[in-house]
Amino acid sequence: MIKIDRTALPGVLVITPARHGDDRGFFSESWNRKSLEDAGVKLPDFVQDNHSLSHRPGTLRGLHYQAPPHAQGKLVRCGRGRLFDVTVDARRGSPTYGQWVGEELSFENGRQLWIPAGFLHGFVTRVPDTEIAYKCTAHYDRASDGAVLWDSLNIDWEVEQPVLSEKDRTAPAFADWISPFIFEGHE
Ligand SMILES: Cc1cn([C@H]2C[C@H](O)[C@@H](COP(=O)(O)OP(=O)(O)O[C@H]3O[C@H](C)C(=O)[C@H](O)[C@H]3O)O2)c(=O)[nH]c1=O
Repeated sequence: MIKIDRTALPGVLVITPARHGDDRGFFSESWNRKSLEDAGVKLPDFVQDNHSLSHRPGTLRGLHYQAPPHAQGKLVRCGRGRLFDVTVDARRGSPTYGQWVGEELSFENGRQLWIPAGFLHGFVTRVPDTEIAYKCTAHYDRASDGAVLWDSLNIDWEVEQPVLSEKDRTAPAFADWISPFIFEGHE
C-alpha cells in the first residue's frame, strides 16, 4: 500500500511506495498513477525523467527552478545513497512564501518528495556516489533555468562547505531575487 504524508508546505507531499521483499531483495512500483489516485493524490502528467550522480558527499545542487511557462513539478527519489532534499515555496502571495521543508530521501527509506511547480528545489548528498532520479512535468528549457543562493534562506543543510557548481556559487540571494511565480489561491 502506498503511503502519503503531508508536509508543512501545503501541496508538498512525501510519497512512500510499498516494497515487496523476498530472499532475493525487493520489488517496488516506483511510479503508479492509479495507486496515487486511489490514495487521493492526482499529479500532473510527467514528460521528462532526470537522473544525476554526485560523487562526493556534501555535493549541493540548488536551489533551482524553471520560470513559467516552463515551470516544473518534480517527483524526486534517491536511487542510490542518501540525500537531504529541500523545497521552498517561491509563489509570491502564498501564505507560506519563503518557507521550506526538507526530507531525507535514501535508497533504504524509498521515500519520494512531490514538489509542485512554483517551488525551488535543491538537495545535498550525505554519502559518496549518491544518485537522484526525478520525474518532471515540463521539459528542460535552458533559457528559463534559474538558481537562488543555497544559504540565503536559513535552511539547515547540515553541511559546512558544500561542493557547488559555479552557477550555484554565484546565484542571487533569495531576498534579492524576484520570483516569477504567483500564488493562485489554491494548494
Ligand atoms: C536540468 C538539466 C540539465 N541539463 C544539462 C545542462 C548542463 O549541461 C548539465 C548540468 O546541468 P545543471 O548543472 O543545471 O544540473 P543540476 O545542478 O543537477 O541541476 C538540477 O538540479 C536541481 C536540483 C533540479 O531540480 C533541476 O532539475 C536542475 O536544476 O545538464 C539537461 O540537459 N537537461 C536538464 O533537464
